[in-house]
Amino acid sequence: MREPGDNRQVTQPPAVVVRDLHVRFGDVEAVSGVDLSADHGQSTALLGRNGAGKSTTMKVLAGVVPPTAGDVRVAGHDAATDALGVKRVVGYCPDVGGLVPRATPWEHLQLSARLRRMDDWEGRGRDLLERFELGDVAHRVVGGFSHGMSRRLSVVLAALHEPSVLLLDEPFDGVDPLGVEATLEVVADARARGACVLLSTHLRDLALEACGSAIVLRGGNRVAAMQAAELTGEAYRALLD
Ligand SMILES: Nc1ncnc2c1ncn2[C@@H]1O[C@H](COP(=O)(O)OP(=O)(O)OP(=O)(O)O)[C@@H](O)[C@H]1O
Repeated sequence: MREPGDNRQVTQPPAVVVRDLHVRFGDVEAVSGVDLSADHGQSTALLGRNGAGKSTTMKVLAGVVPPTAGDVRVAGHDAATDALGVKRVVGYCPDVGGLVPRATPWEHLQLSARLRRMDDWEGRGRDLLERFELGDVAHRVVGGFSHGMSRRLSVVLAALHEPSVLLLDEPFDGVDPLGVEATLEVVADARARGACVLLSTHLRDLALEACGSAIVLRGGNRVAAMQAAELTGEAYRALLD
């Protein structure tokens, strides 16, 4: 127990801990022994070539795909045995899909808020839609949205409930500069309120802008973990080959 006048800092356990994660789909080993650890108040970029295992790792962290083997804790919840607990604490923007074509952005927000039993969400919902320039189309079905508009809405939905772990899989893909700016703001806000952010992207420059640290995957393995600033173009290129 801490005594009055005891000024030692309380160190929080990492928000996300992954040890020796393996994920197999039939004959395909999508992830083969990934380790990672990410703290509250920090953002980490997940980089790697197509098929490196980024989205699969994100899906496990979101409680959407179970680990085949390994230990995965998300805000203390075990992804193998408590996928529902994991889903409650994360906000997840998947790489593709996740939207209902016949529903409007506002209906997506309503559904998300109802599933999470949120009361006082409408002001934040409206603000997020405005920040992502989706206010004017809040009541238009998303089936007619462009790819970038759908990506922006997916980020809004991931961020609505101010999750303690924010998982953004390719949030910049096909998004215009204003959408990129809004996404960077969401990442900065999440970090500032002590959330842990994991963001997968192919765009090294944006990874550097959004994240303090970076993890590079190749062939389902982690090949590097470093401060984002150390990930020069040359270093990144060398890690991809
Ligand atoms: N549902 C699935 N069934 C079979 N194989 C899968 C499935 N999901 C992923 N894979 C395979 O697992 C490997 C890793 O895929 P993953 O989507 O995690 O890579 P990624 O790094 O996100 O790639 P990208 O940058 O192209 O999105 C690939 O070989 C992929 O074909």
